Amino acid sequence: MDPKAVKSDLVPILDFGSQYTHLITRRIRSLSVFSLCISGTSPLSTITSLNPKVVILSGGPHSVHADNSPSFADGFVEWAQSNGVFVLGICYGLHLLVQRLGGEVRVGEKQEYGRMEIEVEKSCGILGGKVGDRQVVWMSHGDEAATLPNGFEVVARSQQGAVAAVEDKYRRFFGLQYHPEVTHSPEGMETLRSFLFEVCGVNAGWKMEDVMDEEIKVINNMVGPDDHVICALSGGVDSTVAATLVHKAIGDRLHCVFVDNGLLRYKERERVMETFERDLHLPVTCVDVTEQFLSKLKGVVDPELKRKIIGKEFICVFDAFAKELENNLGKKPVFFVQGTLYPDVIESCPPPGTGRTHSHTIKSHHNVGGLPKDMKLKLIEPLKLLFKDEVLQLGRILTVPYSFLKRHPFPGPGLAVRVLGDVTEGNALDTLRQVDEIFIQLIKDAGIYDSIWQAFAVFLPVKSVGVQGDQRTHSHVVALRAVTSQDGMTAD
Ligand SMILES: Nc1ncnc2c1ncn2[C@@H]1O[C@H](COP(=O)(O)OP(=O)(O)OP(=O)(O)O)[C@@H](O)[C@H]1O
Repeated sequence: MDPKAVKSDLVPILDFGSQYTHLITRRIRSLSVFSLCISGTSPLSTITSLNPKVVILSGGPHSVHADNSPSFADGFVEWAQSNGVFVLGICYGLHLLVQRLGGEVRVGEKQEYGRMEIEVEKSCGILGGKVGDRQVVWMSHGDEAATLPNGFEVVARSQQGAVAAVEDKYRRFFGLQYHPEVTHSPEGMETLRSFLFEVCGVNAGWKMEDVMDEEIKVINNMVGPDDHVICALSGGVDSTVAATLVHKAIGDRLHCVFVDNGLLRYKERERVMETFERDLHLPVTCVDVTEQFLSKLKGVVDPELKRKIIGKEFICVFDAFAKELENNLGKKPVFFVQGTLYPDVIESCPPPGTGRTHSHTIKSHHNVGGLPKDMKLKLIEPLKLLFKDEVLQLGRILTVPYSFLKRHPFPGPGLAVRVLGDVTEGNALDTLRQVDEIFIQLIKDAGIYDSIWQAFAVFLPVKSVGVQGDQRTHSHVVALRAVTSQDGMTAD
C-alpha cells in the first residue's frame, strides 16, 4: 500500500519508543483516518513527503536530559510553523517540544504514574474548552514541563499542580502530559477525536474497501503481465487474506503451496484445502512432506532447534516448488507473497533509544526462516501496514468465510512446539491431535470459541497415574490452555 495514495489525511506518529505508540496509530485509524508510525528521528524529508496536516510526537522511556535522548530532525518545528502543520506532543513528545522551543523541562518533584485527576484551567481547543472540567487520565512520567516556551499556555493541571495540557494556538503546537491513547484515560479517545476533527480539520475517509483497491493497483503495477507469483499458504488468516488479495489482482498467475509437514492439527489438511478450493477458488498445490520433516525431527528435544530445523525444511520445500513451477511454466516465478503484518514491521524496526539496532529498511518477519538467496524472489507484502483486526476486515470484504477468519492462530512450526520432547516418540502427535480436536469441539459446543483468542493442548513429557475403566493406568499428561486477547499483543 502506498501511504501517499491514501484518500483521508495521513497522520504520522513520530515514534520515540513508548510502549503505547502503536495504540495512538490504532485509535486514529479507528476514526477512519490513516495513521502511520515512523521513527522519531526520521529525516525531515520523510515527514514532509507525507504532506501531513498533523504530526503527533509519541511518548518514550527517555528523559530529554539524558545524553543521546532521541529528538525530531532539525528544522521540524520551523517547517511545521511555516506550513501551518498542527503538532501534538504526548508525554516525552511534549517535553521535546517544550525544550526545543526554549522552555524548561525538569525532573518532576512528584513523579506521576497511574490514574490521576486533571482539571481544565483555560478555555482551549484540545480539551474542548470546558473550564473547570475534571477528568481521569493515565499518567506515566518522571519529567515535567517547568517553564513553557513563549506563546504557550497551561490548559490543564494535575491534582498535584503539574502541567497536564498546554497549547500555543497561534503556532498550532499542543501537548498532553498524559496518555489519551490508553483506555485508562476514559475521555482520551474523545480528546483525540475532537483534536483531529475540530481543532485540526482533518478529513476522514480511510476505508478498507479503498485499501483493497489501492493494494490491487500496487500489485498490478509491480507484477509484470507475464510474471508468476508464489505464495506459501498456511491456512492461517494472514497468508490466506494476502493470497486472496493477490489472486484478485493477478488471477491464476498466483501459485499457492500448502505444506503438510505431519505437524498439522486433526484433519487440518482436508479442512484447509476444502476452503481454498470450494470457497476461495484459489489455485493451491498440497505437498505431503511428512516423512521429510519427521525424519529430521527424530530425537530432537530442544524447541529452538526444532524451529530451526522446521524453518530450513520449509525453505527446501518452497525451493523445490519454485523449481517445479519453473519447469512447468518454462520461466522462473518472480515474486513471493508474505502475510507480514504491521506489528511485525514495528517490532522489526526498534524505535530510537531502545538500545536495539535501528533498521531503516523494513526487515521482514518470517518465522519459516527467510528465503534462500538463490531463489531471488522479490517480496509482495500487501498487509504490511495493517493490524490484525484490519486484516480480518479486509478478509471479510474479500469474502473469506467468517468461520475461517475466526480460526484461532496456529504456530508455523505446528504441533512440533506443542509436543514437549521428541515429536516422533510413541504416538504423541496422534494423541495430541485427538485431544486438541476434543478440546476445540467442546469449546465450540459451549459457544465460546469466538470469544477465545487461542485454545490448544500441549503434550507433556511426563506420565501420571489414572484410572481408565476398572484399570489403573500410567500414561501421558496433556495440558489444556486458553487465552483471551483483543489483538494478540496482550492476553489474559
Ligand atoms: N503448512 C504451511 N504450508 C505453507 N506455508 C506455511 C505453512 N505454515 C506456515 N507457512 C508460511 O509461513 C508463514 C508464517 O507462518 P505462521 O503460521 O507463523 O504465520 P502467521 O504470521 O500467523 O501467518 P498465517 O496467519 O498465514 O499463518 C505463513 O504466513 C505462511 O506463508
